[in-house]
Amino acid sequence: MGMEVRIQVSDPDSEFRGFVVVNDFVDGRAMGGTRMTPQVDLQEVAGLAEAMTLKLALAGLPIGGAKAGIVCGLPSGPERDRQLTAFGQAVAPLLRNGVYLGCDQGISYRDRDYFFEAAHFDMQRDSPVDLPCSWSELWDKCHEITGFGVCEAVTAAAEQLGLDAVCRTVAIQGFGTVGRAVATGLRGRGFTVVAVADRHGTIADPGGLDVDALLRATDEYGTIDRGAISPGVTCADTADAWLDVAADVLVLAAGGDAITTDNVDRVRAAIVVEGGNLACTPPACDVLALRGVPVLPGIVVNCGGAAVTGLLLLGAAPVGASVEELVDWLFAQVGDRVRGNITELLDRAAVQTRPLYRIADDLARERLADRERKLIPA
Ligand SMILES: NC(=O)c1ccc[n+]([C@@H]2O[C@H](COP(=O)([O-])OP(=O)(O)OC[C@H]3O[C@@H](n4cnc5c(N)ncnc54)[C@H](O)[C@@H]3O)[C@@H](O)[C@H]2O)c1
Repeated sequence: MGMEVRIQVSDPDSEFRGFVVVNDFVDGRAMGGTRMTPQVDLQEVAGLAEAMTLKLALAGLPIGGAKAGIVCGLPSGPERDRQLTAFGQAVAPLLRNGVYLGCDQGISYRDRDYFFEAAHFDMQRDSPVDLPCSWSELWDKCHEITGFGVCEAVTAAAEQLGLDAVCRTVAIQGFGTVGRAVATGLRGRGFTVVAVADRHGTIADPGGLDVDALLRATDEYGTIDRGAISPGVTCADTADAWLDVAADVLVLAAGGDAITTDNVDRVRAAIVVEGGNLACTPPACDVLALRGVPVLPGIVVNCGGAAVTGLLLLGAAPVGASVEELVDWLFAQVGDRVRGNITELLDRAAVQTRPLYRIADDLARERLADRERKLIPA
């Protein structure tokens, strides 16, 4: 990996405080999401940027990893928009010079468009790629892509581990962009969604939740309106009640460090999946590995959103495809890449007694080293 760039930005007028970390540049390019939470700090953003470099390497995309953070817990409204404007102005030179910053936890598609506008950044003009539609239309059509990749990983892993017949129920922590797509995707693959959690608590029904009703009751930031929940469904407002739900698969699709050594003993699932980034701390993964519970690493499973933008920026998409053909191609690419990596990861795990996150890290670094060898002429 090359030199890391860490930037702190602030604006006293809007009380804006944020960070951008570019972990690596490849051919002058880097990319990653923007996280907006009250707790985000430089250390967290740096860890996420490094994970992004590894994720892109695993996905076979020669682009460096980056990440941004905005320290903010404001609800939607003019004050929050002022922070997005300040962020857009601060990162404008990066956006226009090869560092793509997109959505992540707390940043919706609308927020991304908002800070792009503040940066006077226009994907069409500033990252010219021959598309059959606008970038916004394409992203809209691919809004479930990260969740789709997570679902592909779950089914591929369950099959390879011989758990497909017993893994039928799922609990999902986080009901945002990723969590909602995982809920619909796994339901479509025959799973029963028995619990979903947002920042206000856990909604559970051992007989299976009505996913469509939950989707209708959820806003763009993944907050579920409790008033719209059917009677008979349990709503727990304790922070981590999702951990106590009996489910075969637990998908973590909220923030980082959701499972730590403090709560790992409560995990009941046969497979844990990092739908979000760095959702299970390494020591907690070690404990689960000793118990024989695989934790599918985020850098392997949640590359979908990054892959869509990355493949297009790299000009890898088929020329002359219609919008529908392009969207189908992008989903197929993500599915193939995620399933291929899960197979390789679990093949290696079958002959190594190491937790999956360590094997995935090795695999990503091998791919980075291979790429560097190819870039340097012999
Ligand atoms: N959006 C993407 O395409 C994408 C891609 C790769 C990785 N990720 C990662 O996936 C995770 C989720 O991203 P997202 O885009 O869905 O975020 P989001 O902001 O759309 O949704 C986050 C969800 O998590 C819930 N949440 C927050 N804190 C919680 C807590 N303590 N307990 C339970 N639920 C909580 C929120 O209420 C919301 O439902 C993040 O870690 C993000 O970095 C997202």
